[in-house]
Amino acid sequence: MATVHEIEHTGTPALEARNLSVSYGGERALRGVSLAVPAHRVVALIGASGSGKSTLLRCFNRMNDLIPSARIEGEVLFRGRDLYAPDVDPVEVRRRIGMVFQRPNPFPSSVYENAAFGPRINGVEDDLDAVVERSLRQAALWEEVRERLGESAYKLSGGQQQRLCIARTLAVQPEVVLMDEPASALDPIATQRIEELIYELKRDYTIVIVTHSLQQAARVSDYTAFLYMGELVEYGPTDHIFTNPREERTEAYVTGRFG
Ligand SMILES: Nc1ncnc2c1ncn2[C@@H]1O[C@H](COP(=O)(O)OP(=O)(O)OP(=O)(O)O)[C@@H](O)[C@H]1O
Repeated sequence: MATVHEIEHTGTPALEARNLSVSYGGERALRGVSLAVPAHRVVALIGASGSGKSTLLRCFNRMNDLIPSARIEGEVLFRGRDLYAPDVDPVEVRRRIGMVFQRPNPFPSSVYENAAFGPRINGVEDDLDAVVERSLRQAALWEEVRERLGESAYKLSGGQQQRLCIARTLAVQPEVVLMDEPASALDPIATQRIEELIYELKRDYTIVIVTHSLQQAARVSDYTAFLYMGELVEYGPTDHIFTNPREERTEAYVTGRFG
């Protein structure tokens, strides 16, 4: 299995799981996963349904804290610091490590208020218009909504709503964006826009994306992790994983022989 040493060295990883295991009510969902996410890179998590991709993603911003039956062993480091240390505030963790979900879930308010929500609760009032514009621009949505900022977010298309959710996440200036199948509810054109956006965003952010689409993983990610029944089978540069995997199980999955 690839370790942190086989991933390019760009200083302290943005995120790192060390011997991470998770169980839900005694059922193991992740077993001893170790994986480092370099800063300003896109890491894709692939694997069959139930292999633990979302569980791993949720460990990266302590979303599993919200699931009462979840138990976590091992370590998760954010820029080298233990994310689960007693003095770490999970709310601050989720600001710095944002998350975008499978289905667009804008708030029932205007486009503007969706993008302004996070900054407002963080006490930003003065430059709010500029913050909203910046995050909508970063999410490649500004040109489409600049005349519609007061309209309900629900009037946007599904793809626009998902970019609005990305803008809402970016508005609080996170360092990492976690994406759980962010395009699976979208049509091919909206999907392509999200993929282009991911490519743009890695200049400023570190991204971890769960995807069922192997083509998507191959298109957007620098590194790919293949999980199988809660274990990390193989992790490495995406082109190696897809063209020259070391493990037979990886090869079987990426060539569609099982899945
Ligand atoms: N909230 C939960 N409570 C109990 N068990 C859970 C919970 N979430 C996940 N699991 C279990 O943990 C295992 C891993 O699930 P997880 O959702 O992480 O896999 P996944 O690879 O993301 O799957 P999918 O591709 O279907 O989303 C599965 O057996 C699942 O049933």
